Amino acid sequence: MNVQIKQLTKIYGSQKAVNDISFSAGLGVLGFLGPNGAGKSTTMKMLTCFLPPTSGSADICGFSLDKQSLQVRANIGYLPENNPLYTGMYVKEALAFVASIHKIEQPEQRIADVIALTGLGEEQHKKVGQLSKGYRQRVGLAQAILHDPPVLILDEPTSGLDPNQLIGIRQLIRDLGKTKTVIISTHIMQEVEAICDRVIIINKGKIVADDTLTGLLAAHGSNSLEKIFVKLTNSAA
Ligand SMILES: Nc1ncnc2c1ncn2[C@@H]1O[C@H](COP(=O)(O)OP(=O)(O)OP(=O)(O)O)[C@@H](O)[C@H]1O
Repeated sequence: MNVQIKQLTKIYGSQKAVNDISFSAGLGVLGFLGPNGAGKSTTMKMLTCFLPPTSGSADICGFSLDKQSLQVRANIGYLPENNPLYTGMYVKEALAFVASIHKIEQPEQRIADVIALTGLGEEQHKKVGQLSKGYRQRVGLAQAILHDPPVLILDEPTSGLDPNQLIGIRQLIRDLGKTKTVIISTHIMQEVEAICDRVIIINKGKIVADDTLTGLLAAHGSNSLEKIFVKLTNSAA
């Protein structure tokens, strides 16, 4: 399993934002769902070494979060929720900078491939700050996959994309899930149905469901993920 999380907890002041969660993830696309404030981004920040856990542990590709954070970062591609980018750089320049951080040798071909994969071709001559929101999102995704990491953590990766762009980027995420562990957070249930093999629902910092999509629908005798989400995230204390 590329991702193994044991009893991970994050407390901010007196609030348990993430409360003793454990799960493992192998190849495929895992949808990490939950209402606003459930603890999704906090979990993702801990897994990517941006935030230290209060307690608990996690291994990424066999590397420990607290003792081997450099190796953890090398094995993870992360698209954070607010997608911070170097707005003053040209698209290729920004990708070359990220490639240099990852010490990618002869990065030109990889940058060209990733530009094609994320559909940035037509906009690649612009500065990142001149791009529309959807294209900035693509740059964030391109940066996350550039070093071809085995694990991708994508926090609301399709936010801001128009319906045409959605189809392409969802297909890309699905394809990436064939050879990588992809964990995505999203509020779009249709998206989960389109791309996720497995679903974890978190509510008030606790996991309230962890199943395949078909397993979850069958267990609740429902054909609507949205209804299951509403039920599970309103009934739990
Ligand atoms: N830096 C912080 N300091 C204090 N509390 C925080 C901090 N970051 C997050 N929180 C709190 O932790 C809880 C979980 O927040 P988090 O951002 O992880 O939720 P989320 O599931 O990603 O929500 P959303 O869907 O709205 O993005 C929230 O109640 C939030 O207010």
